[in-house]
Formats: sequence, C-alpha cells, structure tokens
Amino acid sequence: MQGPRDGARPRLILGSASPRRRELLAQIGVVPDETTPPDIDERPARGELPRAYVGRIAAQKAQAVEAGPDEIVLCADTTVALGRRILGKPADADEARAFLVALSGRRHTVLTAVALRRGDRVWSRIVEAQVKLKRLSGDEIAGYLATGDWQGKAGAYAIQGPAGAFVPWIRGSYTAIVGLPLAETAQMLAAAGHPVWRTP
Ligand SMILES: Cc1cn([C@H]2C[C@H](O)[C@@H](COP(=O)(O)OP(=O)(O)OP(=O)(O)O)O2)c(=O)[nH]c1=O
Repeated sequence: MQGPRDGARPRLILGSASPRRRELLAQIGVVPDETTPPDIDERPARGELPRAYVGRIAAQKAQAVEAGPDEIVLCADTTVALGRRILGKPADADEARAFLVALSGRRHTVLTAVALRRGDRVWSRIVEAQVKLKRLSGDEIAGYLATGDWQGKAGAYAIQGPAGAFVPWIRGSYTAIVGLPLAETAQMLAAAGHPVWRTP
C-alpha cells in the first residue's frame, strides 16, 4: 500500500547553527534542504523554570525562522537544569568552571525542547534525561576547560566529547542530551508530513 507521502516531501529548514543537530538528523537519514540559524534572545526571564524556559525558546526559534507556508521548520533548545537553576551556555571559562563545580558529583536534568512549524501549525515536545557527573577534581576541571570543548554547550560540558569521561550514569534519551531527541523528532517529522522512513 502506498502512503500519502509517497509524493514529494515538503522542504525542511533546520533552524539551528548547531553542527550536532545536523549530525543527529543525518544519523537517521534526514538532510535538511536549508539551514537557517535563528537569532533570538536566549536569556531566561526572571524566575522562569527550566521546562518553561526551553519550551519557550524552542518555540521562539521556530517562529523566528522565515519559511514558506508549506515548508517545515525544525528548531530545538537544550538546557541543563540543576533543581530550579538553569545552566545555559557559559559566557566564559570562569562561568564554565562554576557550572562544572556545581554539577560535580550530582545528578541533574538535561532538557531538550523540539519545535516544528509548518505554516501556522506547530508541534512541540520536551524530552528529558538525567545525567550524573562524577565528583570532579580540580585537575579534571582544569584539564577539561583547557580542551575548550565546553564552549557553546549547555551546562558547560558535552557528553559526546571528552566530558564523556565524567559521566558514569544517564537515564533517558542520549540524543536529547546531545541536542536533538531522535525518536521524538522522527515522530514529529512524520506528523508534519516529512516521514523519516519511506516505503521501499
Ligand atoms: C549537555 C550537552 C549540551 N550540548 C549542546 C547541545 C546544544 O547545541 C547546546 C545548547 O545550546 P542550544 O541553544 O540548545 O543550541 P545551539 O546554540 O548550539 O544551536 P541553535 O540555537 O542554533 O540550534 O549544548 C551537547 O552538545 N552535549 C551535551 O552533553
């Protein structure tokens, strides 16, 4: 039987500057027709909680990317939540050090919100994962900061890089931690008319 999507798929615009998101999509065979990074103010509002924050930012990114009425825009936002505290991308090495000290030896939550827009229709999901960082020594933190790998990463670490050596335990979606939860994203793309799987 032929599915309704056996014709042409709508154009897909990846609204992201993140090479990780592009690579994760490529992992499931999805290659965007265009990449347009959104430009929005990512500062949390006063007292804003992490879940509300990531959901709002992903939605704003999806609205900020220009697209035709039948094009699909895919955006996401990842943040690290330590209790009610939002740890975004560190501004500099000092802030990165402070984040790593706060996360050392503790469990925290990584939240990735995905927002998909096609014309006026919007699909959104927030996917969580729990991550434990081992207790970090001063040498480990200094060594990791020297790699520069913390730059541009929520919570000042990236599980897929050298900081993988700091992570003894996770629960939940690994790809949500890296920046784009693939199971949920594939489902959302299918809902919006851009299925990952094509009938052979
Ligand atoms: C916790 C963690 C975060 N990250 C990354 C994913 C995100 O790219 C980044 C959080 O920043 P985001 O603002 O979510 O994304 P971005 O600025 O990189 O890209 P854009 O807004 O254009 O889509 O942190 C990892 O790569 N690995 C990790 O383990």
